[in-house]
Amino acid sequence: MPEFTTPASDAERDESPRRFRPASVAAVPLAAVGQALGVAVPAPADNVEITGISLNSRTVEPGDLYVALPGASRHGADFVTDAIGAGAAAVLTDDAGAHLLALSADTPVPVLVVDKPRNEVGPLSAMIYRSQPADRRPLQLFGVTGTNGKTTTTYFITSLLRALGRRTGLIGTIEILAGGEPIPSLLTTPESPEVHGLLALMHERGLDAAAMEVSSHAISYKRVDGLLFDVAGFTNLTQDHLDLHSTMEEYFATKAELFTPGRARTAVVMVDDEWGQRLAGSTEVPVTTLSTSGRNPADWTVSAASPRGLGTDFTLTGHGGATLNIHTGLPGTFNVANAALAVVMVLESGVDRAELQAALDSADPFMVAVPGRMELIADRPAAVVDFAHNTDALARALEAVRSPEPGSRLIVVFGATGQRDQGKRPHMGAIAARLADTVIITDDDPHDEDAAAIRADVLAGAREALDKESLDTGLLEVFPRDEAIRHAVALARPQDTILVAGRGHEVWQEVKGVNLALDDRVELRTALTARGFNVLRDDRIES
Ligand SMILES: CC(=O)N[C@H]1[C@@H](OP(=O)(O)OP(=O)(O)OC[C@H]2O[C@@H](n3ccc(=O)[nH]c3=O)[C@H](O)[C@@H]2O)O[C@H](CO)[C@@H](O)[C@@H]1O[C@H](C)C(=O)N[C@@H](C)C(=O)N[C@H](CCC(=O)O)C(=O)O
Ligand SMILES: Nc1ncnc2c1ncn2[C@@H]1O[C@H](COP(=O)(O)OP(=O)(O)OP(=O)(O)O)[C@@H](O)[C@H]1O
Repeated sequence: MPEFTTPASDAERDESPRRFRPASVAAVPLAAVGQALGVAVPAPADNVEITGISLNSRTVEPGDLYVALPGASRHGADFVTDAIGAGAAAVLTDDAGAHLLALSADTPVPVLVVDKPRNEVGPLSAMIYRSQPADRRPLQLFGVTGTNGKTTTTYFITSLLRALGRRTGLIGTIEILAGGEPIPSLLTTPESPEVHGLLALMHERGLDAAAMEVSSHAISYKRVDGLLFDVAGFTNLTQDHLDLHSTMEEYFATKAELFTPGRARTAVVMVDDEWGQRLAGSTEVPVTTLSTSGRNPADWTVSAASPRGLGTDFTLTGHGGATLNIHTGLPGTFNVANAALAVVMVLESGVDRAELQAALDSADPFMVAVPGRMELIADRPAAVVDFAHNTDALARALEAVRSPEPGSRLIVVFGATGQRDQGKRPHMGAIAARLADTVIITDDDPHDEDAAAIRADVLAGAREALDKESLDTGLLEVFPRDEAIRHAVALARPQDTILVAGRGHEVWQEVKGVNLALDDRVELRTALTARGFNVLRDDRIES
């Protein structure tokens, strides 16, 4: 199995926009593009041949349609000259873009103008890369959305489908697996030209399934338009991303968009929370429900959960008393939910239950290690790196790692991200103070915000949750992050547990526009080894 690679220096981060597409693309006449957009393309421009689509001038290749979108800082029309220099055959933009182009010298390629070009990018990408269901058959598409659990569930789906002998790709926060070398991700859900290009590429390479994370940003920014998910899954909804969606209602409405006819053929919805129940009750897509708590009626229910190793054995009972016996190797009851969701999504895709049980028994597919998700670095002291970066995830991660050993203390190291949902910071502080014995507050990704001010927000929540006496013993503010991790290791006794939360698999910390190489797993390993503690080896899914 490949080992993790860690960047050697701060300068190595490659954030260049990516381009993915199949090796062979049949040209689409610009007239057909115009027809799809409802825009007339006068001769002779209607003969221009389009062989690709790009939102960024830096990824344009000859024959592309360059889509010049309005952005947060610039308008894509500012980059039309670059795009044409790189070979763009035509430009699609909005009125503002057309106005900007009219101010410059003549644009030597056809320019099509629509009100909202972002709304057109998905369907156009599907048309240009021929990634529509009929064209990509037999490749089945699985999409997972929800606040927490998307990455883990997509890894579980991938691992289960592979255990069933299916050639399966993956698109998500950590990496893209498209039948070649793993590609580190820049976004959880890439822009639609990349998504459609990837699906066509996977199809060309003979893959027959793909599991994909769908972020709420992606739905808002129309990145999943033009896709039809064979099975769409919903994990849960808790507070996060309220910088993008101003209320939970809005956040929910965005997620619910995925579960509409034309976007999903079937839905599998976890109904453990009220949002899942609402979704299941309102979607017009054929829906299968799933519950881990047994409190809410559901088509499939988890029962008989009992610990085995670090993970859990459990039974899934459904239609007419049908059962499946499942083992997940990752700790935490939430990973029972993720594994159950993966199983039901695969069942709903048409796999026979007996065949699925055989794959679960022989390959133990949920023993897969998901990078930075409940990743065990050492077992004595227990040292875990986890991506929990919102209140609910942090609470569940802390509960999952708490050791029953008498006298064992739980030490948590975490911070909050800058420029994201500021309201969650004090809640995260309070949860840590309530559930851990020693709370070390440090930096996450401050981005452009003042890191000390972010720590102060978290600290304020933690202080409020604690009584005055415990303040001196259990609550520390330590920065930078690598020092905070070393500090946790220095405090740990063999019977203790350290949870380093918030950044999981990430290997870069972004501070005021500068990328610093920082991998929690490496820092933790190094500090534990320096103290003479044993560390465990890395494991990860193969590409
Ligand atoms: C907030 C947000 O989502 N912004 C997206 C948006 O960027 P923007 O509006 O700032 O673009 P801009 O920099 O002003 O540029 C305007 C236009 O000019 C183009 N351009 C720009 C420069 C150039 O040299 N050439 C060029 O053509 C750009 O491609 C863009 O279309 O449009 C860009 C391209 O279309 C996206 O890449 C970009 O995502 C950025 C990178 C991003 O970080 N998004 C995050 C917040 C995100 O989507 N995260 C979710 C997960 C969230 C979570 O769960 O935590 C995700 O799915 O990853
Ligand atoms: N089903 C779940 N319910 C609640 N918390 C979960 C669940 N699954 C995972 N978590 C917690 O959330 C963290 C992130 O998990 P994961 O990466 O699978 O979710 P995600 O939805 O992909 O997150 P993101 O959108 O931030 O990338 C985990 O490290 C764990 O602490």
